[in-house]
This record gives sequence, structure tokens and C-alpha cells, in this order.
Amino acid sequence: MIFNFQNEYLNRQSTVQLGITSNIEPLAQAAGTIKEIFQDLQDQGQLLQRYPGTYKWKDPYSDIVNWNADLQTRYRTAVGQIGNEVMAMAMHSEPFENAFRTAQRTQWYNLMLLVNAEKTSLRMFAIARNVPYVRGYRAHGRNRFLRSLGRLNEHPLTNREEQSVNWHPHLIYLTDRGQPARCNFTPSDATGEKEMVNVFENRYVEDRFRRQSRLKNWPSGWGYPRHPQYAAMREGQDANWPACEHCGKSAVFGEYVKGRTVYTAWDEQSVCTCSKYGGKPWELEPLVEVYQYPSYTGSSFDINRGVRALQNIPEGEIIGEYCGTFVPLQEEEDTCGDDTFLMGWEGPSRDFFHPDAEKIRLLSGGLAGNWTRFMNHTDKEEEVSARMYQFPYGGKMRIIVQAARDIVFGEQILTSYGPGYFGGDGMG
Ligand SMILES: C[S@@+](CC[C@H](N)C(=O)[O-])C[C@H]1O[C@@H](n2cnc3c(N)ncnc32)[C@H](O)[C@@H]1O
Repeated sequence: MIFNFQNEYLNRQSTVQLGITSNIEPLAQAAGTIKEIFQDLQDQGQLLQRYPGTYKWKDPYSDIVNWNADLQTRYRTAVGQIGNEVMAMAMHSEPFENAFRTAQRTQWYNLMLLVNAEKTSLRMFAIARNVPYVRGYRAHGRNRFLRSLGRLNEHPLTNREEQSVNWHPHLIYLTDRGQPARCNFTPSDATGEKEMVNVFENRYVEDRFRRQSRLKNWPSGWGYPRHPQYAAMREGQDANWPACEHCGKSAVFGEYVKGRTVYTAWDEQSVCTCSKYGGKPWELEPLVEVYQYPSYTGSSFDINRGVRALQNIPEGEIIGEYCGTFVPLQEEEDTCGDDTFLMGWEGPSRDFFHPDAEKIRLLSGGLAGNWTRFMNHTDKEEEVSARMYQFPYGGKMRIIVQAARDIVFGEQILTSYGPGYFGGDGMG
């Protein structure tokens, strides 16, 4: 078991050929610590985001005057391997700091091999989550040992970006040169390149739909326009349908139609009031990074961003929601000028997986969306690691992203856009 996992992990390291076949267990242990490091930085970053006034990162250098010669040598050697910037970042995660202080020689050696292999991802992760490594290091700037290691560069993001309300770690990607870069989108030549925005809920502006005439296939029981996420029940369907996957209650808010009567369901006893997926979105973000993979076309002008897992994700886990802006079907051209991030949105039907289910909206993840928009497509069924489907969840209809099989740390998360996409028909 450990052996397989370890092989799998090492096979995916493109930057370093480790070539180690002995000491299997310590290496597996080191791989476990790497995952804990990412998780810890993520957790602390989220706490900071949530409680900016009160949450304080632990100062890893608070006792630096007491570091003995062995610790100093260990630190200095590590700086020689991964640089003092990444070392300062890693020290802000408790699992790494503990290993630094307590690991046996071989354990430490193995951990540093893997940290070295992951150092560009670790660096971007720490930058994007505002780990205050510069502040932490500089607070002890007078310390003779730290001074001997040299100065630290400024945090690469400006204050504006760090403090912006729209700021989110998944709005930067790791380039093939190991540097962070902003995620931008060019909907059309006329609009030019625009910075992407991260959203946790879909955007719906009713006026935009009012300007368009009612579609022929618009559901007969629905008024026009209406928010497409509050799916109405139709005559003959059972009262609990569509039910929230999490709590089992009806996911319908607002009116529903039975016979000729329109009923209103807004009652906490019978209607799902879960927050998204029964938890808070900030608690549920999986550890992933937006990562530049080799371009599909072979041209260096085509930047191919994809999603790389930074944790193991078990099969079946719901890992996100494809979010974006609702776009009328007729407006595809005007608004996006580009169908790269367009997803088809189906009307109410009993079977959302039905190939003939009718699209009544589009959802565009281009300018406003989240990390799920960067998942690339594969035609090979066995390569699909995440699936997207429209389903009622947490009180609303959503496009859910679910792990289709076990996903291991370091692999690219691939999905299937469905048969229409590369024919220019949008996803789904
Ligand atoms: C939803 S986006 C995925 C993120 C995209 N790679 C990026 O950098 O923004 C879809 C686009 O990615 C590219 N793409 C994704 N999977 C592909 C594949 N299997 N073959 C070729 N191009 C692909 C195509 O350009 C497609 O229009």
C-alpha cells in the first residue's frame, strides 16, 4: 500500500528525479508531511481571511537566540537547497517547523528532497494565501544568524492585491517558469484582456433576461424570467423532489405548481436551508492550484492552465461548484465573444443526465467564476477524475463537481466537457 502510493507520488514529480528505492517508509512519511504542510498553510490562511483582526500566525523564529549549532546548520543547509524565501515560507507551517526541530537525519533528508521537488508550488501557495513570511523573518532582522543568511525579497504581491475584496488564491496560476501570474481572460479583441474574479455563488441579473423574449422551450409552469437555480416542482413529481443531497429536504424555494395552483414553499421545516454543501464554502475549498501545463497546440502563445491537486481526494467527494454568470441563450455572442467557459444550463426535468435535456440558459465562468473553470478536458474515460453535473444541492440547483475516482496529490484533475464542447456548443 505504502509502496504503491510512494511510487505514484514520485512518478508525478517532473522537476526532480529522486530515484530512491530504499527507506520506503520514511519517504512515505515525508510525502505525508508535505501534504500536511499544504493543509496547514491553507487552514491558517483561511483563519486569517476569516478573522483578520484576531488571528495571528505563530512566529517560527521566536526562540531563535536559543537555536543550537545543529539547528543552525540544518537551517543553513536547507536555505542552500531551497533558498531562504521558500524556507521562511515553509517554517510558517507547523508540520514543517516540527520536523525541522525534531526529525531524525534521514527523515529530514527525505522531507527536504520532497520539499525541493515541490518548492515552486509551495512558494506560490504561500504567496497566494498571504503567509506573512516576510514580516516573520524581518521581525528578527537583527538576529546575527538570520542576518548571515541574507535579506528576504519583498512579498511579490502588492498590498492592493493582498487586500482586495475580490482577491482569491485561485486567481493566480503557477507558470512553467515557477512564477505566480494573474489569471486573465480575453473575451474578445474589443474587450481586451480582463482580470478574472472569484465567486462562490452564481451571478444572475434579471434585467438581462427581461430584455430577451421567452424561449420556446421555457418550462410551462414557470413565470418569465425567473432565477434558474430555484427549480420548480412540476405536477406529478413527488413533493420532496428535487431533494438536497445533503439533508434530503426539498431544494425548492419560491413557488411551485400543482395543477393550476401556484404554491409557495419558504418554510424551514420542509425546505432545505443548508449552506453550500452543508458547510461554509471557505471550509470546503479543496487544496488545488491553478498550474500551467504544456500547451495543447504546441504554441508557446497558448497558455494552458489546468488544475493540480495538492491533496488526496477520495472518490465521490464533492469538491466544488462550477460557478459563473447566467447568460441568456441568445446572448452568447455579445457577452462572451468566446465560448471557452460556457456551460449549458438545463431546464427542470426529472432526469438531468438525459442527453435530450433542453438548455434554457448558459452559465459563463469566464470573467466571474472559480478554480473549477480551469479543469481541462479528456476524451479518455479512464482519465476523467472529476465529473460535473447539474443537481439540487444546499437549497439550490447547482453544477456540482465530484471526484470520479480517488485523486492523488500532484495529479492534474481532468473532466469531460461532454460531446458538444469542441464542436462549439458549450460544456455540458
Ligand atoms: C474551461 S477552459 C480550461 C482552462 C484552459 N486550459 C485555460 O487555460 O483557461 C477550456 C479550454 O481549455 C482548452 N482545453 C481543455 N482541454 C483540452 C483538450 N483536451 N484538448 C485541447 N484543448 C483543451 C481549450 O482551449 C478549451 O477551450
